Amino acid sequence: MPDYQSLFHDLLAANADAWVAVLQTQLAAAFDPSRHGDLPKWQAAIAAIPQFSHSHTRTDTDAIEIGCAEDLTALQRKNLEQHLQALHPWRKGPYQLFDIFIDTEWRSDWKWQRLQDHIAPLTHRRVLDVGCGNGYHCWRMFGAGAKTVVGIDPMLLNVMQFHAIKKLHGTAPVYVLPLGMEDLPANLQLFDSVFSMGVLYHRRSPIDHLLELKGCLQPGGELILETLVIDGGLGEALLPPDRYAKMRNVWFLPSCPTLVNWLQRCGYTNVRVVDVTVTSVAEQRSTAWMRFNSLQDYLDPNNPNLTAEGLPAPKRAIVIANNPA
Ligand SMILES: Nc1ncnc2c1ncn2[C@@H]1O[C@H](C[S@+](CC[C@H]([NH3+])C(=O)[O-])CC(=O)[O-])[C@@H](O)[C@H]1O
Repeated sequence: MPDYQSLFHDLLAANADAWVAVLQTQLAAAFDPSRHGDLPKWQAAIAAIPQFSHSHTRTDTDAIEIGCAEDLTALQRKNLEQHLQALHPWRKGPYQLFDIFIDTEWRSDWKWQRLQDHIAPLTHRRVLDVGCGNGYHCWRMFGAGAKTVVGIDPMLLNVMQFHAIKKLHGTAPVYVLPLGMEDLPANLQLFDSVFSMGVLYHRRSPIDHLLELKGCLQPGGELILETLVIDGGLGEALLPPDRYAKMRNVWFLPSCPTLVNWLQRCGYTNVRVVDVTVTSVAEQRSTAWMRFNSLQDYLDPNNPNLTAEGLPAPKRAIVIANNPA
């Protein structure tokens, strides 16, 4: 199990003792080898990655950078690439690790570019990233000055990818926990900024998700929410009859006015939509590091404005709001 001691210290210093007690049990259960058949394989791949000394790290660049080509011998590079490929599929990134470029399924840097000028400066903030994937945006939050970043994601492979990157990076107050939103204690009131990106539509009860996020925020804290939306007016939302873009677990896609209303009804203030962008096949695509199907295969081959099921193709909004002070 990865070492979370410095996170526990931070949480204890913030008087989150009750959470630390629960977390220790949750982590032991999540990293139990019987929980996932591939866990021993992933653990072996990470254990085989040496802690190379490196020339530099940068987490404020489009690709998270660790080291440069000259830091590794040809054999070290070849072995590292093999260990990282053992953690396939890589969905969120990109990462530039020495001269290995992990060209991930998503250009997650594009999402960051869309939001970075709209959020409260992260300097000295304690930040939560709900549904953080392998932690790409957590590193960007750290690069933007956050004092502590906690990501949570229930998919263990994502957490293992994060730990591979962290092993290469070295100590940093950036943590990814194998938890879902529903595993966090209610009303933590611990974080200055909370991000929920690409998660709302996976939740059966979107209002409960918005309330749970609010409970994680300190008074006056900021929510950054990114989710799939549809065109339409106040009150409109799409509940797909079955799959959406071949995904099974998609529930509500609101229009922007509906989403703003949901947030206001949950008690958020200063709710504003800062970006609406159609997801392109340049932003989400198959690569050498994600060899399965991707967005192009989920759209109507004759009409890219529709999903394979004939529903509106993915369009995403970023909304920022505050927990009242
Ligand atoms: N209940 C849950 N609680 C927490 N996380 C969850 C839950 N259910 C699913 N997830 C996780 O939420 C993430 C959604 S991806 C967004 C990644 C990143 N945020 C991004 O914005 O690029 C979707 C997308 O690609 O848009 C996945 O990693 C799930 O495991």
